[in-house]
Parts: sequence; structure tokens; C-alpha cells
Amino acid sequence: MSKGSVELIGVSKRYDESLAVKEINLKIPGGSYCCLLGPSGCGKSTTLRMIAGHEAASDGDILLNNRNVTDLPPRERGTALMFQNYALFPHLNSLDNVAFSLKISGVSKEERHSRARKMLDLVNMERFAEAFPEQMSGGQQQRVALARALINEPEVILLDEPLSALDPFLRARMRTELKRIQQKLGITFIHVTHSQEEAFALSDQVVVMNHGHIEQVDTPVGIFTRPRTAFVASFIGGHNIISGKQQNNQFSPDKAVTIELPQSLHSDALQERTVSLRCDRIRIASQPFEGALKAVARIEEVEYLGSYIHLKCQVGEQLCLSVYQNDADFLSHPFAPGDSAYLGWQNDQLNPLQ
Ligand SMILES: Nc1ncnc2c1ncn2[C@@H]1O[C@H](COP(=O)(O)OP(=O)(O)OP(=O)(O)O)[C@@H](O)[C@H]1O
Repeated sequence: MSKGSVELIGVSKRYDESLAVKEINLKIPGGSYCCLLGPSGCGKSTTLRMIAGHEAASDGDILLNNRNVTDLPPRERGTALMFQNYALFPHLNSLDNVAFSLKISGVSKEERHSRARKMLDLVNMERFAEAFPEQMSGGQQQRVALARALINEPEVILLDEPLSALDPFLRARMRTELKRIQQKLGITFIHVTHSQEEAFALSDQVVVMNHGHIEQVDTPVGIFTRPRTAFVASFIGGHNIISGKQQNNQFSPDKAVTIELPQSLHSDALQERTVSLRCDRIRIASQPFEGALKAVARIEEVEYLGSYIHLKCQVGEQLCLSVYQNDADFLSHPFAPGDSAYLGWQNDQLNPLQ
């Protein structure tokens, strides 16, 4: 692995009786953008803080560039943590905020200001060198905080929900900025978020966490096209999760519905099976169509979402499928609740879940 690689080996964190992080194993390649994604309380921030050294691991080892740093203090690890609330000093201007840690290490004023200016330049904040935190917007303060985290040239930067305090417009802009800076510096970014959109837009590698363990590590495309568990499929959204009994390649999620599974999921024995099916991979029409026709449904709900429409379709008694139809198709023939509809999909769109 190149510079800035991080490896967690059997890492756990115990708080009194509860295990916040449960024996996780993870490799993050140097120079990559990695997002830890999951719901509130799943252990993302604790994992990040253990990598930074602000929280001691109860068990396991943390390796940075193949060097065991488990027992080292934060400043000896080559990492920098950027806090959610930016934590800028209110009485210092941007330049002095960014240069602060250099001042503590005894770097001369001329050199620390020159290095701080370069960092402000990198985050496009050179014009605000003399401004104090209260004179800047949330997004501007965040750029300064990022410059401050980068001043010691860390190989790994750790970001805890860095965009959560920004409005949606600024959040999207800062997301692009973070990616640009990561690519320019070529260092490792580890970013905690509960937004799948943010994780998908930024990551080389997404780590989906739930209840202190890792559910899946994959590229954004891998996570979205092949979620491994029902938790991942439901957390990232856009997927139907269908459970039922299977024998051979016949799958019955409902007494009145039988779905044919792809040959790769064939099983001779009767067994329980859960699969996911992307909402945007289901074809819907008001008339029967040739090929891949799978079910007749009744439209229960119609939700207009701009570029696509979410249709809730009841199939049999117990199976309700969500279908995303593009707006052009919908507007040329709008469905309404109570209408009948014909649904179809390719068998290989049925993705097995654990
Ligand atoms: N200092 C602490 N003392 C006791 N329990 C803690 C402490 N810090 C975290 N926890 C618990 O550990 C679990 C994981 O917390 P953590 O903050 O890592 O989750 P998270 O996924 O980052 O959540 P959020 O997105 O809400 O920040 C939670 O159940 C939390 O209550």
C-alpha cells in the first residue's frame, strides 16, 4: 500500500458494558478517499477517533503505513482530525488559526505565515487571511479549518461529518472542493457521513457500518449495484427488498406470486431467500409487453420527485414493489392510484442478500 495507508486489525471499542465498535478489520489504501457511512450511533465517529488517537482502542491494532500506531499519541501518527464544528479560535484571524500549531512548535513567524498563506491559497481562502471566524460564513470557516488541519502535512486527514452544518447548496459545493483538494494533495481522506449521496459522490471506497460492525466495503458502484445485506440495500435506498420461500429457481414472496430466480441462485432444497431489486430496473406499462413481463400490479401511490416518479405497486396480497419511472415516460401516460400496471425486469437484476 502507498503512503497514507491505514489498516485496522480486529479493532474494538468498549464503553463500560457496551461495545461501540466490534472487532473490525479494514484496509484503506494510501491516497484514497474513504467514507465511513452509516446511521447515527453505528460507531463511525468512534472508529475515526481511534484512527486519530483521540480515543484508545480496547482491542486490536491500528497500522499507518504498516507501522503500528495503536499506542501512539495523535501528534506522532501523521494524521489530522477536522472537527464537525470547525473549532476555530475566535480571537485569531484565519492566518493565525491556520498557523497556530506551527507557532506551538516554535516555527518562526515568517515561515509559519508563509506556510499558512499557501494552505489558505489551496482552500481558496487567501482573501480572508485577516478575517476572524465571526466575520465568515460556515463554509468559509470550514475551509479555514481544513487549511489548519493540512498545515502539518498529514498523510491521513480525518473528517467527522464535515459538511453537516452547511446548507444543501454549500454542501454540494464543498463536496466538490474536498475531492479537488484530496486529489491535488494525493493524501488519504477518511470522511464520516450518514449521507449515502455524499459517500457515493466522494469515495473510492465506501465502508457501510451498522451496530459497530462493517456490513460492506466496496466502491460506490459495487455498493449500489450489489448490496450484500438487507441493511445495506435499505440504508442506501432505491432498492426493493423481497423475502420468501425458494425451491429450485422458483421464489414465492407471496402466496399468489412466483418469481423466477436466475440460474446462479438455484437451490434444490426448500429455503428462505431474500433478494434486492432496484426500483429503477423495473419496467412499468399500462399494457402487457413482450419479454420479461413478471407481474400485474395495482398502483397504490404516486409520488412526483422531479426527474423521476415513485410508484408504489401492490402485487398479490403481501408484496408491494417500489418502481421509479422517468418523468418523460410518466408524463406521456400518467398512472393514478387504483390503475392496473404491468411490471417486468430481467432475472439477473435479482441480487441475493445475506
Ligand atoms: N464517550 C462515550 N461514552 C459512552 N458511550 C459512547 C461514547 N462515545 C460514543 N458512545 C456510544 O458508542 C456508540 C457509537 O457512537 P459513535 O459516536 O461512534 O456513532 P456514530 O456512528 O458516529 O454516530 P453519529 O453519527 O450520531 O455521530 C453509540 O452507541 C454511542 O452512544
